[in-house]
Amino acid sequence: MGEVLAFRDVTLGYDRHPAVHHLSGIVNAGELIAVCGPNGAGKSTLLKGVMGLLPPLSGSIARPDGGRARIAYLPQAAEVDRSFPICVYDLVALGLWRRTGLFGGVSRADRERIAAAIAAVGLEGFERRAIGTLSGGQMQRALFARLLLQDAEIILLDEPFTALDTATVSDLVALVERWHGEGRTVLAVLHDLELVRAHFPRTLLLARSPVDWGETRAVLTAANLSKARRMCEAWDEGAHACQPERPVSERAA
Ligand SMILES: Nc1ncnc2c1ncn2[C@@H]1O[C@H](COP(=O)(O)OP(=O)(O)OP(=O)(O)O)[C@@H](O)[C@H]1O
Repeated sequence: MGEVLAFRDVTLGYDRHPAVHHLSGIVNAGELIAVCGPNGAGKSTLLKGVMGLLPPLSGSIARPDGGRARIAYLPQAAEVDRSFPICVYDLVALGLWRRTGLFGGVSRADRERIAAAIAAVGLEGFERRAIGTLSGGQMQRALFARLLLQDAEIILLDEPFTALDTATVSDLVALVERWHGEGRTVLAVLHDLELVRAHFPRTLLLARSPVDWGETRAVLTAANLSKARRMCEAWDEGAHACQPERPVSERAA
């Protein structure tokens, strides 16, 4: 299994202000990685950088395959526009657009794939429901069905289990484990550390800069978690890219 992502001293941010600072590391094909850290640690920013939605301020995010790998991205629920007038079936079918094209026809085999994806997330009977009428958990199931059809090599999930009940979390975690078993690479932003310890072999702990990255049980230690909290609390929001970070307490008056 080779590298699918290489972070080389990458800094990502907004208006020259870094949100993720000096991250280096390799993601190998088939890894299942949790991205953890306090609020504002830069986790969503990192996924946007991997997706190519946010160009690095410095450094690079390389895909050794030259960027040909298919990447799927599930943003945070709050970023998904549910007022869009589309039903569950059509939302899930969008997962096929790379193959069919936006206006391409859907074959009988495609219809079977769509039905299988809807069944796999337990949404049979909801096909014609407008997505605006779904509960949060049903909507997340529909989005996972779309991911199933995307057939991506790298899957990025931003807080995929937030505000979901235990049964929904356990069904969706099973899908993530299925992707892992199929050799896909999954990076998921997660706050539930017990869930991470139970299901994610590797973890990147971020606090604007990386705190630690490796085997989950070695990364999610009390010492690392308190270091991450301290680093986020001390972060200077006004810092500019590639300036050394300074704790707020040391800033000149
Ligand atoms: N579009 C934006 N424009 C300017 N600043 C932004 C933007 N998006 C995020 N930020 C800032 O970047 C920093 C990192 O935010 P990010 O959303 O990546 O953190 P996070 O770790 O995902 O947080 P959370 O756990 O709260 O979702 C924060 O200070 C945030 O205010």
